[in-house]
Amino acid sequence: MTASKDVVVDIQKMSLTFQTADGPVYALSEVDLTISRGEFVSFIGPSGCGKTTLLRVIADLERATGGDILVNGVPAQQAREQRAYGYVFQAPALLPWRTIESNVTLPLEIMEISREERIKRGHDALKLVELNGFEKKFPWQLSGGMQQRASIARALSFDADLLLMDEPFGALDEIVRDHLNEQLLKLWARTNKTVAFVTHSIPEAVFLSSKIVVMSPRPGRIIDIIETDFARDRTLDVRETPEFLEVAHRVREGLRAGHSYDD
Ligand SMILES: Nc1ncnc2c1ncn2[C@@H]1O[C@H](COP(=O)(O)OP(=O)(O)OP(=O)(O)O)[C@@H](O)[C@H]1O
Repeated sequence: MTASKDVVVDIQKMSLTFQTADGPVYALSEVDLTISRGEFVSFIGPSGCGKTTLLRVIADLERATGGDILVNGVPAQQAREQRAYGYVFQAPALLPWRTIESNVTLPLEIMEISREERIKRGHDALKLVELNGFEKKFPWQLSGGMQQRASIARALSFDADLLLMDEPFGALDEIVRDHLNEQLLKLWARTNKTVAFVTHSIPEAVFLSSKIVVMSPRPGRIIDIIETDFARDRTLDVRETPEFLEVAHRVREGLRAGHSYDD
């Protein structure tokens, strides 16, 4: 494998089979993928095609049963130990007894960073998601969208270059989701982070991504990789353009080709 400094994630011939009481589950098969520095990569595909599993393998929360994976040029385990990524889950997973500020700075506390530095970094992270002023609130005092922004701030607090996001806006209504998509895009353009993002939504994938990875189930595999070329400072209006509709069409075709209606 080549360890270029511009390649953040390098996956070659990666497979993962879960052994279960009902027999093996072939979650991922022969996945080849590279993610370069500064890319925004979305993973889209039907339920069960292995999107979450793929993200978890990158995060070293799950071990591949075959193939190779490097993150920042080192094995995924080493990258995890070096805190190479921030991870955002489907649900905000904030601790209800902690204020927003102390939820966001929890990873820094675990890293034994001084209180003064924690407050500064927490403040910076909350500013990035436009939640400054809400430091002393508790999670229940915030809307679902704001809670998810706080969980993004937590993932940003220790300034990892790589952000892994597992369907972070799936549970939110469409208007809030649109707004957060725009905010996330601005944040990406401003910070130049590398993002790997799982979604079920075609418009969300096309709007956010510089690269869209279309997956199909049984076993989970990549069936198309689409590079897009929209301006970094695009707004939601881009969704009305022929270029956008063309990419969305290609994603839809890929999903249709890989989908079995017998399941
Ligand atoms: N720990 C596990 N043990 C056994 N099977 C698992 C485990 N985790 C996931 N699977 C199976 O692996 C396959 C891929 O699951 P995964 O959650 O990655 O899919 P997904 O594309 O993220 O689905 P969704 O969109 O519904 O979240 C599924 O068939 C799932 O049931």
